[in-house]
Amino acid sequence: MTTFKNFIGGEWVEPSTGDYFENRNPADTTDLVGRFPRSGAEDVQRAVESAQRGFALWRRTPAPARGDVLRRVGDLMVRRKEEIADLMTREMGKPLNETRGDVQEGIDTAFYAATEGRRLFGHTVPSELRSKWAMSFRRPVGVCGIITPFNFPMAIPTWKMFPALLCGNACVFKPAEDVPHTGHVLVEILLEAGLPPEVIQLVHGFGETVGKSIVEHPDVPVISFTGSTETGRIVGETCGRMHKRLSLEMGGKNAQIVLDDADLDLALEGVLWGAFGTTGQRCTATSRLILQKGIHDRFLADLEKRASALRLGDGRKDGTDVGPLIHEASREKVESYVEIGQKEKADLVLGGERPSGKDLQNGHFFQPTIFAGVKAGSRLEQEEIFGPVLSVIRVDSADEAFRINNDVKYGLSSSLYTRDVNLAFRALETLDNGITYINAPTIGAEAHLPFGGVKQTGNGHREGGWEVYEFYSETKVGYLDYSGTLQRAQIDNYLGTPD
Ligand SMILES: NC(=O)C1=CN([C@@H]2O[C@H](COP(=O)(O)OP(=O)(O)OC[C@H]3O[C@@H](n4cnc5c(N)ncnc54)[C@H](OP(=O)(O)O)[C@@H]3O)[C@@H](O)[C@H]2O)C=CC1
Ligand SMILES: O=C(O)CCC(=O)C(=O)O
Repeated sequence: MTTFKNFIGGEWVEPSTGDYFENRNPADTTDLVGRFPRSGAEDVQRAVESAQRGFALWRRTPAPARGDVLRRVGDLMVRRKEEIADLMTREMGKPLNETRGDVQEGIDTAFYAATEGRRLFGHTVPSELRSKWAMSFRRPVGVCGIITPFNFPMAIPTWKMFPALLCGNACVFKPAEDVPHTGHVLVEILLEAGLPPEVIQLVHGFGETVGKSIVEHPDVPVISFTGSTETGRIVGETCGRMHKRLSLEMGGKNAQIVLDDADLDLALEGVLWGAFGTTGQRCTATSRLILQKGIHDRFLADLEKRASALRLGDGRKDGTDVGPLIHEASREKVESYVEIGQKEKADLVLGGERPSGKDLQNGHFFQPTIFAGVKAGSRLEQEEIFGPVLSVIRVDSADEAFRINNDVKYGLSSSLYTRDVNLAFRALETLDNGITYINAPTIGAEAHLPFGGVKQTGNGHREGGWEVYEFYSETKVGYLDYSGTLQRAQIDNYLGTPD
């Protein structure tokens, strides 16, 4: 069993508190992954001071050279992909094919960031005046606080840190306490790739202490947070009061809509993956399935059959389809929603219990669960559960489906299965989500397009794509006048006097 350290001030150090927490495998809690620092405010203070020094150096490193570091990061991740996937599954639970995908997302983000080092575009535009240049360009902002959730231990930190670093910022990184090992390896890789040590700080610990201290630190002008809407609201209040730049990526209640004309086999594959992949612990997970009346009964019967065949187990073992939930509190939350569903008189057609298998007793497993006859507006239909629970809603028409899709407080992802191209385009316009998939599940974002949602899913910023580079940089405008005169007259009269 290994005891891990923080990375602060350019070296691996013990926490000032002298305290550690245990990280255990959610598929088998007798398996101790390691002990990680339970850091305090003093560690954050040292990390921010060091990051400021790192920032002073890094901001002066040319952007293409910063991009080269990130390209090497991508190369190293390719080399260590299997190892990282394995350790991620051990600490987080999702099966190896999914953790490989998580690492791949980090690799894609690294290579995409590397190319941005040679773009990071500003604009050069014609000036209103003669002999004058007018342009905009991008500058870094400062020390960025990076606070991430447990469900994508590699992808989400890379979505945040790689663009932040490419833009010339320094980062103070606090991974979720449930997945500190993946965070540790990511920092190892950044250092091995040649990132100057003080540009990255890793402070392990709990949200209420380490996360809060980062958010409240006056010398951290940028916070990027992904997590629950409840925690995001707290973070947002502080950042608003302190006038910080903040990116929030929060909850979802995503729907897959299947219309009567859909390719049903395709839609079935989509919902199985969208609802039960990552044990439903994706912000983009399909937690509502909206079925049009003509195909409702047939589709539900097929879904029940397929979902009941999914194999729960240790994600590191061959043949496992669905891993455990991240911890006991998540399992209890899922159970509480099963109770809520029953009280709301929804029809429990599958699951709803802890599995009985002998080899599943040491993990936080829960059966894939399906409720049918769920009413629009009920708690089951409205609230984020973050577990393997799917609510099925029957509708008469596409318009009713669209209305129900939109009638929740979240707006991350949606999916429509239809063969009607006109309806597909109408859905793209009508559905109130940051991302809409046509004939594909609610999951599967790509690194070079903006990722994020509307309403209470976020605050208008996006991860990924070009948009994230705007978040991590300031636009500055430069004017250069070589006329040698103060061109006042031309301000009053654009035509000015002829040369
Ligand atoms: N829209 C999006 O892109 C995504 C959204 N999510 C959302 O994340 C949630 C699940 O992730 P989960 O990890 O449980 O989310 P949490 O909100 O519990 O935690 C997210 C991070 O915030 C930290 N934190 C907790 N309290 C505070 C605080 N007071 N101040 C600062 N930081 C704090 C946590 O620390 P600690 O280590 O103690 O947990 C963790 O690192 C779901 O709601 C899901 O929808 C997930 C992925 C993507
Ligand atoms: O499924 C995706 O597209 C990405 C999902 C994700 O990042 C998340 O759920 O946290």
